[in-house]
Amino acid sequence: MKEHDLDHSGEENEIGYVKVDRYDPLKIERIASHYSDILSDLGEDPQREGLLKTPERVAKALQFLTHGYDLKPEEILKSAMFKEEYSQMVVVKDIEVYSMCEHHLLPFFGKAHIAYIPNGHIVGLSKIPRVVDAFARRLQVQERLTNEIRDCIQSTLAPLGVAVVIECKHLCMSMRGIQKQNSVTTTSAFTGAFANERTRSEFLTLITASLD
Ligand SMILES: Nc1nc2c(ncn2[C@@H]2O[C@H](COP(=O)(O)OP(=O)(O)OP(=O)(O)O)[C@@H](O)[C@H]2O)c(=O)[nH]1
Ligand SMILES: [Zn+2]
Repeated sequence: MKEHDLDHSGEENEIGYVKVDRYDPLKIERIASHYSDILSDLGEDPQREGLLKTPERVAKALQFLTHGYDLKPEEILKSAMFKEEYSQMVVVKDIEVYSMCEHHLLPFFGKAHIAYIPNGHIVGLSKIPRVVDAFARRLQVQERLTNEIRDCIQSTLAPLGVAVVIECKHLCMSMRGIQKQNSVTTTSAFTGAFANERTRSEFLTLITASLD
């Protein structure tokens, strides 16, 4: 994330797809004050040296971890769509995902693999991970995250098909609760041409293939 994407000005940034209003000092102060109470409720002393700035740090961290609410994923894609007669599958794989489980406010993280088959337009490659981030940096469940990415690419780029596979570890399942350290959750969502078994299978082969 570049500095200008999260400035404090409240203005849209230079490419116009980020409307920032979350690094608002009043909000930081309010969230921080809640965290000061939470620290006390946890039996800690919010006045001890190591914790003095913790409520504010947590407030800022949370705002960063949810800054996707300020992003407009459709605009991100629209900002770099190009006419091109390329009609093979385009796959961007191993995109890091960091999101927050909406049930426990704990992280889930892993990788997203995305493909589309152009229908007259391609999109700037970096915009695909940007769309992933725009939806991931919110309170999420993995299934909704998967569908939102699929729907955004399908409705904005209008390709012949979109495929999204996401594989994540959920800290709410490893650090607490059922405490399964190695379980990975895989979700997928497809449109159009990916209903075809051969197309889907080409995608799955490409995302498991290694360049090494
Ligand atoms: N489907 C889905 N479930 C999720 C996701 N993230 C967390 N969960 C689950 O949300 C569920 C919430 O269930 P509850 O029984 O209300 O919460 P809980 O008592 O904390 O459940 P445990 O985690 O089983 O201790 C849990 O089963 C979590 O594993 C997600 O992305 N998708
Ligand atoms: Zn959870």
